[in-house]
Amino acid sequence: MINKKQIKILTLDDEVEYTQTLFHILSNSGYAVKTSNSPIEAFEMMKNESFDVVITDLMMPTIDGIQVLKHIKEYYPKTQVIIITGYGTIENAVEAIKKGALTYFIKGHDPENLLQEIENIKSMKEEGVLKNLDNEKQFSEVNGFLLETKSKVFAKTLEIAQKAAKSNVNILILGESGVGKEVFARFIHDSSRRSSGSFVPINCHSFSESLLESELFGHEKGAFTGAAATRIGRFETADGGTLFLDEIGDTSLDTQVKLLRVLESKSIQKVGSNASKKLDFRLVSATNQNLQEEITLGNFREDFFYRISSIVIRIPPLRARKEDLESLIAFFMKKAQKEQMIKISNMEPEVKNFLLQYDYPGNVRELKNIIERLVVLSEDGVITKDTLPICTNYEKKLVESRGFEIKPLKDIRKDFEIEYIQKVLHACSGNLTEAARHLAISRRQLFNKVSDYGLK
Ligand SMILES: Nc1ncnc2c1ncn2[C@@H]1O[C@H](COP(=O)(O)OP(=O)(O)OP(=O)(O)O)[C@@H](O)[C@H]1O
Repeated sequence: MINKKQIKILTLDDEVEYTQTLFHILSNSGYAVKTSNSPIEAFEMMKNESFDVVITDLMMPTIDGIQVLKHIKEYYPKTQVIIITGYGTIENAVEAIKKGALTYFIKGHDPENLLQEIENIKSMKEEGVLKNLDNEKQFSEVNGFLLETKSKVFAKTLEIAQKAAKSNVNILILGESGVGKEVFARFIHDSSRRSSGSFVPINCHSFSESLLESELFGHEKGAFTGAAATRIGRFETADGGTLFLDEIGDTSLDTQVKLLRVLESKSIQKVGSNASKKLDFRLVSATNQNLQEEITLGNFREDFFYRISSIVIRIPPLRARKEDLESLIAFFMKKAQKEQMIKISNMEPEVKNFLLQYDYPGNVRELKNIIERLVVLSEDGVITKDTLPICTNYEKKLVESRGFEIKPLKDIRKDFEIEYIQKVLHACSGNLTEAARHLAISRRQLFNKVSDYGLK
């Protein structure tokens, strides 16, 4: 049974009072309601939050209700639209229904009718009548991330993560930068018994040693200059949930000792306090460093390493799961279009080839960034190959990732010829006659090539 609070409604009208009236009617009936007085603002809100219903006025100055409806049907097909109209514009409202609005409501009529429509949407959702629309979503997203895979190695990694999530042990996630270590940490939290608690991420690299400790442990008022008030640390915020320490390889040996003590005693003392507090959190850490090597170099404590790594999850780089590129490209394309409010109708084949061939040293993050830029640079809904160099330095990257440059055969022949003639000339101490004899061409022909190619 869905409760009314789970039905999220956005009301949009350029008349502030009318949105307020609707806000009171709907929120007093128990629904979760937000309001907006401009379509642009409403579009921004929809990017960050999904709504079950948008109730929009038909007549608005710059962007009218029909345009709002079109936008919603294109980018948020799951959202139902109810059109608000005055008597004079009922015909337009009927037109809106033909274009996909669920129904219309006439201003000034008994709000009970509107509430009944929303109640209908709630029941449709309960009965799964709207499920087909839900299924229009192409991807099985987990909290906005794409975790479906065709890659055996990635599927295995996900399986380990899921199993590890069910346990209560500390987990260490390894992998190159941008592979999705934080995405995995969140996935583990969401799949665990702790999912109703907080997921608290902290990047150890972003803080100096003393700031990191104060950030993690919190401090008492007056514990040090500037500590004007008592502050709760991240350990405490993560109580009952998951603490994610990113770039754990960047913590100092001193901090490692303090963290180890917390993990062993399962309690903390705020900076400036003698009282200790028992805590219950799971630690997920991540790094792109080779911690074994850091242990050998004396930069990482072995006892700490064993404490944080009861289970180690290694996320493969993107180049090791190229079978997922197609769906990741489509996923980020869809996301970028929604975020940039740009509709892409075509992508030139060269762009697609590049996206499928490139090796992505920056992993998923790099793929996501490239696609965002391609969408922004598109012209009239088309992503052309001209935009690739601007956004990726693409020829160079392609050559680097492939290990060689693809050129027309005649250019390759020429490159080879230049290199070879140079070698032969060198071997013959620059004597043209002798070199020509070895190359089985006339002295005249060799002379022409030397001057054409600018050889000495
Ligand atoms: N499976 C995925 N689905 C959608 N987006 C993803 C996925 N994996 C990674 N990303 C995106 O790629 C970017 C990098 O991911 P994340 O920060 O988790 O990587 P990381 O390995 O922790 O990187 P770093 O080592 O730099 O901290 C983020 O913007 C994230 O949203």
